[in-house]
Amino acid sequence: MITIENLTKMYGKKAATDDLSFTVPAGEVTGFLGPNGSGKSTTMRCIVGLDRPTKGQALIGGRHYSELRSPLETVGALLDAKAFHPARTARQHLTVVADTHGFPTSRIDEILDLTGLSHVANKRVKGFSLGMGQRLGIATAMLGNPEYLLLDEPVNGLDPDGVRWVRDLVKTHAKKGGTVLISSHLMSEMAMTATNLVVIGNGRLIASGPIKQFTETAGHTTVRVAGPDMAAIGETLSQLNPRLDRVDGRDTLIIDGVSAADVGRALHLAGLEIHELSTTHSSLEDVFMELTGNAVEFKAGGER
Ligand SMILES: Nc1ncnc2c1ncn2[C@@H]1O[C@H](COP(=O)(O)OP(=O)(O)OP(=O)(O)O)[C@@H](O)[C@H]1O
Repeated sequence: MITIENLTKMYGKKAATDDLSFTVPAGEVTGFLGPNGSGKSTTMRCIVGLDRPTKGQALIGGRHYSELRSPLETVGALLDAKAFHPARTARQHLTVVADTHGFPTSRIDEILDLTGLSHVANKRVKGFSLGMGQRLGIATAMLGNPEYLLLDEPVNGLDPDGVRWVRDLVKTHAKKGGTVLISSHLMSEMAMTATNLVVIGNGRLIASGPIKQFTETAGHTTVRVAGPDMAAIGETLSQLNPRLDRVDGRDTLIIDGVSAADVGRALHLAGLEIHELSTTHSSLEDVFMELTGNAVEFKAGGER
């Protein structure tokens, strides 16, 4: 488990994170979400000791990064996908890291293969595309076979095949008991990858918990109902919920804040025939916008 405790990081007078506390459980992929500049990278840098918290702490399995005996065998981080020596090949880059940390040479071929980089292993990094750079960053993070993975925008620049590959990779890692913290601006991707979420804004915690809690609660669910006698259906359902108000065309009703079970029961008791009864959950993007609406640092038109 990663534990963030009252983490505050000041850059001059600006608080990049502000008394931030949350946990990242083992065996899950935790999506780390927040608008631009909300403090995600700063938090990740504090976890791996690249930034020193002004107050509070970040612990990995109960220990500070600096206390880990073999850090790269415990935590793998992708924080800046371009942080490679441009004149080195992918293999040379991984060899330098493996040699400095005492990892066996055999692990280099293994990881090149795992990250789909075998065919460009001897190519200089300066000729790499953004996606290849991301793959090399992930390869570096995974070289020590760590239990904890911190990936900042890992799918940035990847093609659809690469995006799916990252998704499978982190899910497999979590399934084996690993701990994954992953940030992304692609909400649809996050919805398919993460099982747990941490949402921050302006350096503060907005919400955290299982992803289902965000999208499948009553407030984020709508029920759609249709039948031959819409007037009678509308009449019956208006008694059930005064918030019944949205009509999609003349043939369908969309109802907020009640379950499909309640709607079905009420219509059954009223003896009404129905042709459609379905539940739609809000998209993660809708929920994200709703949660972070007031915490957006940069808005179009210079609005703050
Ligand atoms: N080294 C630094 N010096 C000064 N300010 C910084 C530094 N690093 C980050 N900040 C500021 O701290 C705040 C949080 O930045 P951070 O990069 O952690 O956010 P983020 O959530 O990762 O953003 P993004 O989604 O755009 O990558 C921002 O206002 C940023 O400008």
